[in-house]
Amino acid sequence: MTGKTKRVLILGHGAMGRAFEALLRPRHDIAIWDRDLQTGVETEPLEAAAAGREVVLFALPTLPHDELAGRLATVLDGDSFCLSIAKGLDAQGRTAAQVFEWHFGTRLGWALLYGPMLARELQAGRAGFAVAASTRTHARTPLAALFAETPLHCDHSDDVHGAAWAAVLKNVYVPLIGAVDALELGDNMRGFLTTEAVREFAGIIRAMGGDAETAQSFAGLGDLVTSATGASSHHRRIGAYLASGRNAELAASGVNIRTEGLHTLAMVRAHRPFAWERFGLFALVCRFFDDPASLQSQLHAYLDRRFAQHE
Ligand SMILES: NC(=O)c1ccc[n+]([C@@H]2O[C@H](COP(=O)([O-])OP(=O)(O)OC[C@H]3O[C@@H](n4cnc5c(N)ncnc54)[C@H](O)[C@@H]3O)[C@@H](O)[C@H]2O)c1
Repeated sequence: MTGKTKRVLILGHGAMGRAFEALLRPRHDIAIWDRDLQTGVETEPLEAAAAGREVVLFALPTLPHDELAGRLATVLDGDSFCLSIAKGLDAQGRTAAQVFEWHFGTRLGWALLYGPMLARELQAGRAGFAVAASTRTHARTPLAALFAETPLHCDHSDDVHGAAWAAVLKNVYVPLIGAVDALELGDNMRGFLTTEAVREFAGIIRAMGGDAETAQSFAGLGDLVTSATGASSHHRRIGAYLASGRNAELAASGVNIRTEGLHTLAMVRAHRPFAWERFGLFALVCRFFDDPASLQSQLHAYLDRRFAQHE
């Protein structure tokens, strides 16, 4: 992948697909591929759409990554580069990084892009910030070239698994912050839980073979604070509605309760990529979704356990 203008294929034309189209179209040759989710009909066969494309950007959920990466692995050549911004887990409990590693290994270039980069802000030309994580250090040049002269600012990292798990975990903890804010438990409590969440990110990332420091990066702390404090955050609103028993409002809001955060909890419980019971706040969020009314008593129990260690 050389030269300034890249031939880019964007997979998915939802919020992020459109945002990246707006971001990249001024400098690059952009094509779009998507699928009608009702009929399964593709805009054109993926294999044909990918022909001659230097960059393939996965701007869709993690669930279809396995199928799409498997198809692309047979048609892309070694100079091509796949990039994902998907934050959930797939049906086998894998991150986008694990799916790419499985299908592309060292044969194709691949990277993950995570951090405060809300679609509507990118679409409006406002700044975004991300960790571009790739196992190949020589991937940094083409990644930097892709986003040069755009308002998306990237740090580079080789911690693909740390960045992917940080991004996945963010959507687990944000509903909790939304919930404690809805219950008006205070700014102090929000600050405490945010700190605790980042501490757990580090432990889980380490358990998954990543670098604990990635918890503090744009993919971890940066994205967590952005979603936990952003008024429009989908995951924050779900937590708020559930904690305050506004189930009818939740149903009427159009907010999809089957979000990536909830799906992640289900996949982690089903596939046990790490011993989730060892992470007290993660276990608390699981119980909160099982029984939202129990949140306050669970928080008391968490604080008792947490600070008993120091007394
Ligand atoms: N919206 C944001 O601000 C934002 C920011 C950063 C990362 N992300 C992540 O980006 C990913 C996509 O989010 P979005 O907001 O663009 O979602 P979206 O719902 O707006 O769009 C999803 C797109 O994926 C396509 N798609 C879904 N399932 C598919 C399948 N099985 N096969 C083929 N295509 C499929 C849909 O047709 C649609 O074009 C998510 O993992 C999300 O966490 C979103």
